[in-house]
Amino acid sequence: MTDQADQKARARRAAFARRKTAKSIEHDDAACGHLLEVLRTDVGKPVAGYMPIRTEVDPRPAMAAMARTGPVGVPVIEAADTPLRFRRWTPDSEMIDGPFGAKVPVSGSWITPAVLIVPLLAFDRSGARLGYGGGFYDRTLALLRQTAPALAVGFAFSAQEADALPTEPTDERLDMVVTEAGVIRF
Ligand SMILES: Nc1nc2c(c(=O)[nH]1)N(C=O)[C@@H](CNc1ccc(C(=O)N[C@@H](CCC(=O)O)C(=O)O)cc1)CN2
Ligand SMILES: Nc1ncnc2c1ncn2[C@@H]1O[C@H](COP(=O)(O)OP(=O)(O)OP(=O)(O)O)[C@@H](O)[C@H]1O
Repeated sequence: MTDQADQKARARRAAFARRKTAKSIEHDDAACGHLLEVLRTDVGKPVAGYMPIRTEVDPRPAMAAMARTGPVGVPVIEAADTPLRFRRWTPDSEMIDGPFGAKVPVSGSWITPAVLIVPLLAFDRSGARLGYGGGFYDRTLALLRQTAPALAVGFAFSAQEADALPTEPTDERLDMVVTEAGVIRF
């Protein structure tokens, strides 16, 4: 393993533990409230949410609210080492288990998001993000940003903030992070 990868693995382990401690319904609710304040600016634009796994903060209440006024999608993995695609989602969508345990819609059209609610393990004050290590969001944001601006909104508990994270040239930066404590813009 390279030093960089080793540092990332270490930072991941620490972040998993902090996220588990921070997980609560109260924090989920407060974070969704702040998320909706941020998304109000982009009402009607296609938004990518996600189906929470493990101890991730749950964005579904905010996604359900957004789905009343515009298209909302969730990530679908088509293959390793490829960008994610986003399939249209509403609270009534029929879902099946996708790879890594996240639910995906059984059917539906594909959307190209202008705003992405991005799950993460850790973030820092420069907008760097650490995920599970698949590189999916990096590849996806890089592709989307080739043709149009894509607003990356990290969604997390405040305890997931880390000191300067190790980064690689392929890491795509977050534009902001929303937590139960409020909004951090970079
Ligand atoms: N809710 C949610 N959906 C998502 C993502 C996500 O981070 N959260 N993704 C974001 O990319 C994609 C799924 N990618 C994933 C990639 C790897 C693992 C994972 O758990 N990998 C290892 C653990 C890695 C580690 O411990 O360091 C495993 O299988 O145990 C999970 C999701 C698309 N959907
Ligand atoms: N745009 C890209 N093109 C090619 N490879 C990439 C790209 N972005 C990331 N990768 C590769 O993916 C690997 C994993 O990236 P990284 O550790 O940043 O994942 P992550 O952001 O934690 O995961 P995820 O986005 O799936 O939650 C990197 O080592 C990198 O080589």
